[in-house]
Amino acid sequence: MKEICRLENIVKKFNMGEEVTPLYNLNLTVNEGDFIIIEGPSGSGKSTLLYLIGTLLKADQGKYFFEGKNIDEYNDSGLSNIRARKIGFLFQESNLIQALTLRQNIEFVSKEKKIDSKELTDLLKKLGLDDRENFLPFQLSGGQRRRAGLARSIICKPKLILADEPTNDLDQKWSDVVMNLLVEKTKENSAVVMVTHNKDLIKFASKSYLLKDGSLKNI
Ligand SMILES: Nc1ncnc2c1ncn2[C@@H]1O[C@H](COP(=O)(O)OP(=O)(O)OP(=O)(O)O)[C@@H](O)[C@H]1O
Repeated sequence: MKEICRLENIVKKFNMGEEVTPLYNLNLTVNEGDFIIIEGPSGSGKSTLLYLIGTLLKADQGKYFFEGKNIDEYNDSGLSNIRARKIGFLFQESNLIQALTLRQNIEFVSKEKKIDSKELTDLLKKLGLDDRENFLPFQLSGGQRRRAGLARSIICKPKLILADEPTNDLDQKWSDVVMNLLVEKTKENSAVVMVTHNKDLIKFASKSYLLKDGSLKNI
């Protein structure tokens, strides 16, 4: 399977008075078709790792290759381009624009790529949002906002989907719908890297790791 991205011996430190090193000599390769789930306790560095893979943070040491090219070779606009065209972000805060309806939020984010209106309608139906598409974000429940965030992150068919606890706020039924939708994406040559502290979700993964002492251990 074709490689999408690769992290080699990544070290990431923060220094806010006291130094913390959430990632230390971390290695990870993500290939097309992978569904990678990374589990770890609170504060172990899971979100930091996703930010790094999403090129929103830079490592202090180590190398990061995206589609074979070292990301140090990209300037800021090159990195924004990768984020906009290749990566779907499904983070804790859905950050929907309050003045736009649910559907407009999704269309707005995808404005650079023409999205198929019927495909969006079908996706909203799958996610149980078809009767909410004209609602403003504040008129949606937490779980509906999270599902809207998912629709927005996958509608443009990103190569890589980064998901931070995508099933939070969801009951069992919607949690299964969301996980199965992510599995479906991996069958279309995309990959998913998801972080969670919910061990029950590991069954959906093709590869799973525990983030411990800064690096990934096979589960
Ligand atoms: N911008 C930052 N500045 C300083 N320290 C940070 C920053 N971001 C994260 N940290 C620290 O890095 C460590 C890892 O945080 P991170 O959010 O990656 O953990 P996590 O595993 O995602 O936790 P949770 O499951 O609670 O969301 C924590 O000790 C945190 O305080």
